Amino acid sequence: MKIHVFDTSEQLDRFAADLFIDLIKSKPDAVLGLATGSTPVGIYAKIVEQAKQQNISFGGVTTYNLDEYVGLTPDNDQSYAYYMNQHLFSHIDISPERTHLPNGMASDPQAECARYEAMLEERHADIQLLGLGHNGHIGFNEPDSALSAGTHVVKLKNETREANARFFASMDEVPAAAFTMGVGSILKANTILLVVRGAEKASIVKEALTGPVSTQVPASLLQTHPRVIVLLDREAGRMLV
Ligand SMILES: O=P(O)(O)OC[C@H]1O[C@](O)(CO)[C@@H](O)[C@@H]1O
Repeated sequence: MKIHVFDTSEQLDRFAADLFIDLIKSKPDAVLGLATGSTPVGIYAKIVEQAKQQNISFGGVTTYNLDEYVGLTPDNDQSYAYYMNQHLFSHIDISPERTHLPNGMASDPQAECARYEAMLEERHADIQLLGLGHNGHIGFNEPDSALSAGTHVVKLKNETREANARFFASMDEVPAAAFTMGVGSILKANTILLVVRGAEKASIVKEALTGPVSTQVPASLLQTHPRVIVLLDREAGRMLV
C-alpha cells in the first residue's frame, strides 16, 4: 500500500487525474471503476481539464460505477447517473454505451444485481477509484458481521443517510437503499485508488489502513489487496504518523 499525503486539494486532484490520464495514454481501452460523492469531484474536473489540454480520447474507455441509489431515475439530480454525466461523461468523448451504473429503477433488483455482476465478471477494472464513508464503507458496503462479495442491494445505515442528506432537500428524500458492487467485486480491480479528504475522516482512515481487517470496517479489507494507492489531504492523514 502506498500512501501519499498532499498539502493542497489541487495537488491531490492533479496526482489522481494524472494516474487516469497516464493509464488511458498507455491503454486506450482501459476499464475504469468510478466513484461518486464529494471526494472525486475535483479529480473529475482535473481529468476533464487534462483530457482537453492533452487531446486524450476516451473513445475506447469503459467505465463501471460502484453504486446507485434505489428508486432514483437517471434524470434525478441526486442519482449517481446524473452526477457522472454532470462531472465527467458529458465533458469527454466517451460513448454512453461504454458507461455503466446499476439501474436504480430496475423492477427486479435481484436480476439487476446479477446483470451488473456478470458485466463486472467479464472485465475487471484497471483502476478502481474509491471514496471512504465515515463508518468505513466503500461503495455502499456498510459495516456488518458479514459482507457480500458481489453486487447487491444494501439498506443504508442512518449514519450514511445522514451524511448524504446534505445533497438532498430533506432527510426524508434520501433513499433508504442502494445497489452497490460488493467488496469482492471491488477487490478484483488491478489497482485501487482510495481518496480521502477532511479531518472528520482522520480516525476512520487510521482504523481502515492500520487496524485489524474486519467486516465492521469494510475499507480495512483493502489491506489484503496487493496494489492500493491511498491519496489523503493533510487533515485526513493527520492520525497516521
Ligand atoms: O466523498 P463523500 O461524499 O464523503 O462520500 C464518501 C463515500 O460515500 C458514498 O458516496 C456513499 O455514501 C460513497 O460512494 C463514497 O465513497
